[in-house]
Amino acid sequence: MQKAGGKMEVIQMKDVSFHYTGDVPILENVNICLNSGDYAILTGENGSGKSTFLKLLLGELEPDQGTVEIFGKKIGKADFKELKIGYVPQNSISGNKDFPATVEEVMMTGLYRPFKKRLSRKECRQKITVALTELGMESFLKRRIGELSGGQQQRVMLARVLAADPGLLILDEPTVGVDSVSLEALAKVLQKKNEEGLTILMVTHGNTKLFCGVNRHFKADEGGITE
Ligand SMILES: Nc1ncnc2c1ncn2[C@@H]1O[C@H](COP(=O)(O)OP(=O)(O)OP(=O)(O)O)[C@@H](O)[C@H]1O
Repeated sequence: MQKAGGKMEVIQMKDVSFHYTGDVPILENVNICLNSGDYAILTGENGSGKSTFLKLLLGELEPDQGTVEIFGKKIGKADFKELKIGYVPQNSISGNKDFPATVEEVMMTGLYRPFKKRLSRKECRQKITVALTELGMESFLKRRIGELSGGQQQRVMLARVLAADPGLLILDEPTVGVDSVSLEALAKVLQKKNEEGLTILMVTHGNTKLFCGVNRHFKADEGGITE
């Protein structure tokens, strides 16, 4: 939905409640609206419901009550690429040193469907090079992803979704296993992308002061998510 000032609602969560088993609600009556161009972070203690919130957002869990919409649409997993949602899960590769793919191959999988028109190999290579260079990972193109450090893998996984030019970027704990130099590089890339118009939602335990340009800060606590 278009708002005043050319802003659009990107994420709309209305009166969402959720519990796993038993009577204890994890989230109760959560109301959140993120607009285009927002750069939001979500912080909170372990077990406060941050991952559950993301799973509800991404359609992996169904709320007990309430509605979740992204770009005005209730989403299922299949809609991710159509809606240009870039999602970087937590530690998606780590623990599997033998994962049988190079950085280049992992990057290619990110470009598989997001564009209606199929990209040529040359266009794919260009997008991959630009995204890896932005994250300082261009020299790792031919390396096996499983042989990279946790922080390097995180940077590749971020480059992978950025190469597909998303309209919404969702990151789950991108700071885990990332050293302070890489963290600064990561923070700079996110700020630049946000300034170029990308809407970002990031769950983080990291030093939030590093992330310049953040305009929304949500906190998960005792069943609620407050701003
Ligand atoms: N599949 C599940 N079944 C039952 N309870 C669960 C399940 N997943 C999470 N929980 C519980 O829900 C609560 C919220 O968990 P969640 O993973 O959303 O927290 P979090 O804020 O992401 O934590 P962390 O910072 O440790 O990643 C916790 O009490 C957890 O034990």
